[in-house]
Amino acid sequence: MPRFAANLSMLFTEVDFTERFARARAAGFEGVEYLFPYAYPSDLLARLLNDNNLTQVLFNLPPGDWDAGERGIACLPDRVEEFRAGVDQALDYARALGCRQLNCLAGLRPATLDEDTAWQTLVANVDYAAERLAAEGITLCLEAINSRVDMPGFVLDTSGKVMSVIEELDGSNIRLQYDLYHMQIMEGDLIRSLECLLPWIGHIQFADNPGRHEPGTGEINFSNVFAAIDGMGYEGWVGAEYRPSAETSDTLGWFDGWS
Ligand SMILES: O=C(O)C(=O)[C@@H](O)CO
Ligand SMILES: [Mg+2]
Repeated sequence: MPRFAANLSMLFTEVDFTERFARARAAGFEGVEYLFPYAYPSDLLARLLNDNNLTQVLFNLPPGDWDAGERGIACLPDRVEEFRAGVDQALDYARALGCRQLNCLAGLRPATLDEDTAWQTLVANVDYAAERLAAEGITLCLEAINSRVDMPGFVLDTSGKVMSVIEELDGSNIRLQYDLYHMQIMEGDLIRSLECLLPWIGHIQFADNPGRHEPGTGEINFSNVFAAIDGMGYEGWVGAEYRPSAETSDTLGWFDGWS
């Protein structure tokens, strides 16, 4: 049965961030993920996980200046030092939170940066991060994010591009983060793709499309997709990363039967 995690950057935003852990547990989740832990002391987050008997499933490496629109710095040649410092910071949090997977955001390619340099920088940074994480038994995820609607210019916008990085590096702890929402926009054919890519998938996330709301608000047949994920023996977590169209507790109908 898929193990579902609540994404606390998107779910339960009716309450303060630190209160969302208890809400997630009360709703039946056993794991949580969120964008970034860095605004909070790691001991506070560790206590919230422990008090609510929750697993920290995933968070992202530092992304650069998120509020200014940056979406990762891994492809930027003039930010390599900052990227490496971010790996240190993320590892400190991962140790404190017992988190076994970190996601590396590739970043947006500026018009002034040529594709080849962006790609070589990305591959070198991923190689560095994967090696650092491997020493601690942690997996590095690379998420493919749609460049049609949400992140124009995002360097890794297809599962094929993520697979190219994985193949180029041959890193045993590098995995694809397969977000059903982004992949529905860019590629479709979700169940067949999941089956083909399964050995390389480290983490799955979902939202319906269009709108990025809860299952049932768009075009994806989630009963079938979740049943397929269950049937193919996927052993990782599945993160509910959607914008609730109503009070979060009123959007959890999809969870019935899986919790
Ligand atoms: O936007 C998404 O999709 C995400 O998963 C963010 O957490 C960025 O990785
Ligand atoms: Mg995602």
